[in-house]
Amino acid sequence: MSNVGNSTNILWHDCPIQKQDRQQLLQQKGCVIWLTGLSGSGKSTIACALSRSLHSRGKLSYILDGDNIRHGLNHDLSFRAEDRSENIRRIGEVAKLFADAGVICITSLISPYQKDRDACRALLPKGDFIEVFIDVPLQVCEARDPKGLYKLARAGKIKGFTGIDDPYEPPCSCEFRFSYSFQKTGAFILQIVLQQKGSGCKSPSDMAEIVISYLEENGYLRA
Ligand SMILES: Nc1ncnc2c1ncn2[C@@H]1O[C@H](COP(=O)(O)OS(=O)(=O)O)[C@@H](OP(=O)(O)O)[C@H]1O
Ligand SMILES: Nc1ncnc2c1ncn2[C@@H]1O[C@H](COP(=O)(O)OP(=O)(O)O)[C@@H](O)[C@H]1O
Repeated sequence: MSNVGNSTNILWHDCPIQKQDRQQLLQQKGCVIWLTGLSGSGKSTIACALSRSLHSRGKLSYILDGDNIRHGLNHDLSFRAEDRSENIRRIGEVAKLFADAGVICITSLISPYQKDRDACRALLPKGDFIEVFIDVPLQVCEARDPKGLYKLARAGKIKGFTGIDDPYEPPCSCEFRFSYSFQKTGAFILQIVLQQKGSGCKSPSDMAEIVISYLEENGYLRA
């Protein structure tokens, strides 16, 4: 018997069917692909491209999208710092369960704080947390503004908007960083900065394929 958090006298119950059995069934390894970046950076778009491409290869994935989870499990949370941390903590725990189920779990959250992302990484076995930083400058995200939220934030109608009057801490070390660079012409071009390899890429599906190659090379797409 042990005490965990506010729960007392609880005992872990094991099942003879384990993660390895589920992975065998699915012919893949459970892991978490953690997408982080500003609102409008392209997290949801890349998450969908990833999921679509994995699906076409017969691999099971599931997306935990910040906006969507805030419609249900996390509907009680605001955008105050403590609530953002709790949002990340809960989604990190859910992602861990998906990975334990053998699923490739893709999270799409701003997740602005380094310590919260690190805490989620620490929940998983080494290598199973793949952090992907969608490093798109604020000006680009703001110009896209697909939901009109930056406009509202600039007008003071939304307080504490990430990048405007709330912080975003870029990852210190992540598996992938997809970044924009500023050309002499003034146009933004998408550049990829990888720990593994460097190459130019332009579209969300290009970025998805690079992450999928990493999964393949690291044995996540077989049991
Ligand atoms: N104050 C504030 N700051 C940032 N974002 C805001 C805010 N209010 C609402 N939204 C919308 O909520 C989406 C971000 O939710 P997340 O759960 O990913 O945020 S966080 O990780 O807890 O910081 C985010 O969605 P994305 O654009 O998909 O990132 C916004 O649409
Ligand atoms: N690589 C890209 N190049 C150009 N536009 C993009 C790219 N990725 C996403 N977008 C566009 O940017 C907007 C924000 O993308 P979205 O995936 O919703 O971002 P986030 O989930 O980070 O808020 C959308 O209109 C989307 O079509």
